[in-house]
Amino acid sequence: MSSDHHQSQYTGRVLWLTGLSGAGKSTLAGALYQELVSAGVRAELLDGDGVRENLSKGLGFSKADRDTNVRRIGYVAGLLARHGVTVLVSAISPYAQTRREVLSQLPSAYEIFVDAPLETVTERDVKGLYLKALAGEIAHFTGVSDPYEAPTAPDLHLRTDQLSVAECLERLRPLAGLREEVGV
Ligand SMILES: Nc1ncnc2c1ncn2[C@@H]1O[C@H](COP(=O)(O)OS(=O)(=O)O)[C@@H](OP(=O)(O)O)[C@H]1O
Ligand SMILES: Nc1ncnc2c1ncn2[C@@H]1O[C@H](COP(=O)(O)OP(=O)(O)O)[C@@H](O)[C@H]1O
Repeated sequence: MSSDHHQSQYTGRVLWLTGLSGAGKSTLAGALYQELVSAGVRAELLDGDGVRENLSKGLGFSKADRDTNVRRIGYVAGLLARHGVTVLVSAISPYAQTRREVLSQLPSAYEIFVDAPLETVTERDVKGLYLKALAGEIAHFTGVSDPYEAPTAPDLHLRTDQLSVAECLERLRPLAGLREEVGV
């Protein structure tokens, strides 16, 4: 969101990865987190699954619950960023208006669209959930029976069906404040 690349040394960046289940958010955020830690950068990873087990335990997948989840993540990301931590968020965060609202309140946030077509994520079916969702066994499953509002002007658009993990990381590094050759 922010175009300010010369931010205060005290304010951490927030890289917000949004996209369908199985698009590659956790894979990319996890790998980038490792690179940041190796480079000595103070970083935190707010991953959909971990957040839902702890910060958002008990929330479901209605629009209201997803929005609450996304707002909570944004709140924690803001607290961390205020203390100079680079924050990687990995959450479907399907609603454009809520993403906009949350990201606009963060001092230096980047919206990253982790994008693969439904066909690809269904083939990957990392957790076996698409099979169940397509069989009608999971109600309100994002992309199948629940909306995903794709970013219209993301700071970075990664087609994970066309790019390798390594190619995606190359594009992510500058946004995370890492030199492009780190980790290559
Ligand atoms: N109905 C429904 N729709 C989408 N996803 C579902 C659903 N039920 C469970 N799951 C699992 O929950 C993970 C998504 O949680 P998030 O917190 O990222 O979602 S959201 O941002 O609040 O919309 C998501 O994990 P990821 O695959 O990591 O995205 C799924 O494993
Ligand atoms: N360019 C890529 N970026 C990220 N993941 C990729 C890419 N290409 C293939 N994959 C694979 O896609 C899957 C993505 O799963 P995951 O990271 O759990 O998605 P999400 O967190 O969005 O639900 C992994 O099995 C990963 O190895």
